[in-house]
Amino acid sequence: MSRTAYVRTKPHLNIGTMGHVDHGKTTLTAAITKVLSERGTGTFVPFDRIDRAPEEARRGITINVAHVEYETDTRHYAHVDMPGHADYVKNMVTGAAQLDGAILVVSALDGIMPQTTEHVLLARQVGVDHIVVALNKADAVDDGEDAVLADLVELEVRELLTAHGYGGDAVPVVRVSGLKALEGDPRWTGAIEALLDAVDTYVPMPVRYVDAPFLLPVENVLTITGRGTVVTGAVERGTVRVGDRVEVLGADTETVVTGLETFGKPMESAQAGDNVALLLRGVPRDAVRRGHVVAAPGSVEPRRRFTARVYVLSGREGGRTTPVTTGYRPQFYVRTADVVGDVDLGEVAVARPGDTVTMTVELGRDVPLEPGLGFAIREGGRTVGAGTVTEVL
Ligand SMILES: Nc1nc2c(ncn2[C@@H]2O[C@H](COP(=O)(O)OP(=O)(O)OP(=O)(O)O)[C@@H](O)[C@H]2O)c(=O)[nH]1
Ligand SMILES: [Mg+2]
Repeated sequence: MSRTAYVRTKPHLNIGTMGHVDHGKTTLTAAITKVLSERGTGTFVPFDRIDRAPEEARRGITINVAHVEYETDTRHYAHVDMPGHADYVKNMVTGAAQLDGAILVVSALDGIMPQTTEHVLLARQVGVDHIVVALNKADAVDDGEDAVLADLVELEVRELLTAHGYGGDAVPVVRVSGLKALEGDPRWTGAIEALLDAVDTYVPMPVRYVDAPFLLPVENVLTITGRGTVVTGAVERGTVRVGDRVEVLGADTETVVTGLETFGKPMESAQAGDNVALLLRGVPRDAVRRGHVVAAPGSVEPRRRFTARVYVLSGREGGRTTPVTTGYRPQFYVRTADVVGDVDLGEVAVARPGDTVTMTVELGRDVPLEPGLGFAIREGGRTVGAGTVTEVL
């Protein structure tokens, strides 16, 4: 049975929901798909279908099912719903690295919570330049004194965004109720429309480097019985076609792309920004892992030593309460990879929480590095720093 091919009729962007646990990200994601399915430009994805594990995907070489796709009048979006729980910040780092914009979900009932702040910080670090705020659960703070609460939360969120360089006064803050919109309440489905309009207009179409050599950080690896190994992720730059030779950095192997899909639809070529699944010829499933990079052969050279500017999070931001010194050995999250690294602070020797410092890092293994690349530093399940590569050594 042949499946309908992907037709590129509108510009494609990657967005996602982030924010504190239980503030309503998944409910809102389901509500967006419901509103757009009623408009005829998307397929409704119910709440309990959004968090499914990739292994459950049965049809085609489908991509990570934490992503949903939909269209507005002007754009095609891939939307990733990021978990709020602190343990999942790792997924947030990999998800967010590919976002052109983000919807920060804040419960109007609870206001800013620790992961609200952490996600804003990480988004800034991994290069998410535009945030739209969904002030969710607005149905629960609809009248009297409660309405004042929503105003206060809105002020607080704008301040937080300004503090992290997002120009909080200009950021659209839309009061929504994912829950009521899912129930079909017209007032709140209208609020979802307003949120989508804000995303359409406030998040600009990013520059796509489609002419650069192809590069895709591997987010997930799946096996399709009888067809082979599939890797999924967002194309960081360049273009790839069925039949192209590619190199899998990390697996140290070269192969040919024998199939390409986006959201279950076959495509002849994929380009920077597309969320895709690549079928790789003759690569054993256990040879490829999340964190590996698929690239045009010879286009990138993996390295392990670099200098970086790093911001060490303060205790108040969920970071360390004690200083970092030379010899410190945390985990570095670079693109989708998670690698241990040795920190050398040179003459400065000590970095206190809240400081911005220059450091030299030696990673435990080679990864493709380049100046300007952002990364996060984590230790014992929490984010303790965020940085940018300044020079590859
Ligand atoms: N009153 C009200 N409750 C809501 C709304 N949106 C979500 N909830 C409730 O809030 C709870 C959490 O919703 P989720 O959508 O699972 O929240 P989440 O942010 O995805 O949570 P994690 O993925 O665990 O971080 C559920 O009980 C929802 O029914 C809303 O707009 N109004
Ligand atoms: Mg959720």
